Amino acid sequence: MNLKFSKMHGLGNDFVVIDGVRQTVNLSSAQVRALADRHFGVGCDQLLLVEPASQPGVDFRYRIFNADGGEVEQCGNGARCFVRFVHDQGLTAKRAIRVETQKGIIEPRLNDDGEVTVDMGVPVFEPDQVPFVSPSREVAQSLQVGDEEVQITAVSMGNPHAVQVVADVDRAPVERQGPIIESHPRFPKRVNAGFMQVVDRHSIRLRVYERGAGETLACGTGACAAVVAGIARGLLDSPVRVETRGGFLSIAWGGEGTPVLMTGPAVTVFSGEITL
Ligand SMILES: N[C@H](CCC[C@H](N)C(=O)O)C(=O)O
Repeated sequence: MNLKFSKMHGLGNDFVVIDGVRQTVNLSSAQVRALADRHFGVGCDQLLLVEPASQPGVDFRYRIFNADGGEVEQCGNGARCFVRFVHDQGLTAKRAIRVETQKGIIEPRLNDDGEVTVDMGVPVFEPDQVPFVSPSREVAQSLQVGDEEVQITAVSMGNPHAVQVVADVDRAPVERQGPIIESHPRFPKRVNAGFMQVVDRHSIRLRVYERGAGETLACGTGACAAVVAGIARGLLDSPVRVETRGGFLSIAWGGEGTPVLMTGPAVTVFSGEITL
């Protein structure tokens, strides 16, 4: 199978983006892993597949696969690249589109300044919906991580996140705690582990050990999850500037029951063709 693709990134969180509208694409988990491999394949944190919409009132379907081959519910940095891809590839003339994901509909929009704003939907704290095994609905809960006990906020942006507050992200135990939290038994679908440093009420620094990909230079849904966790814990006020290792995102949230708006860049690095 010959596959045309674009290599893109959102703040260094990088993607192989494939047009599944004008080419027939059926990838196994093993083929996704091979494409994502940074030595034997193209290399990426996630693979994004563009498909025709499967329901009225929506422009496209958006499927997301982590580098480990697993299909997941949502990808924020990918959503910004998605709308730039379908626009630049001539798959739509719209600058604002409605996109169906595994867990709901998101609305990315190309702004005149070249950045992209995405309505990422309404965050969910209900433990059963994250999913997170928890007897309590407290916004901050204890989690045993190896021989350490940490306070986390569990929240879904369509995909699951466990966010903790640290004094200094540069010294956060991302490599040590990340893999343990990612596969913690209290997260039945595994989880993305966020480490957030509160700089002031309108800015944070963030690192994320991503489910199925390891630490990435930026995580869009992770930035959304960290901001809503910080606001819910009374530490932040909207809007919040999020500094990631790959650059800056702006996140706005009006509070419970309202959607999260994320704004940031989306870059095409090159296009290519691969034979699988
Ligand atoms: N690793 C995530 C998917 C990619 C999310 C991230 N790259 C983003 O920008 O939101 C998960 O398993 O839920």
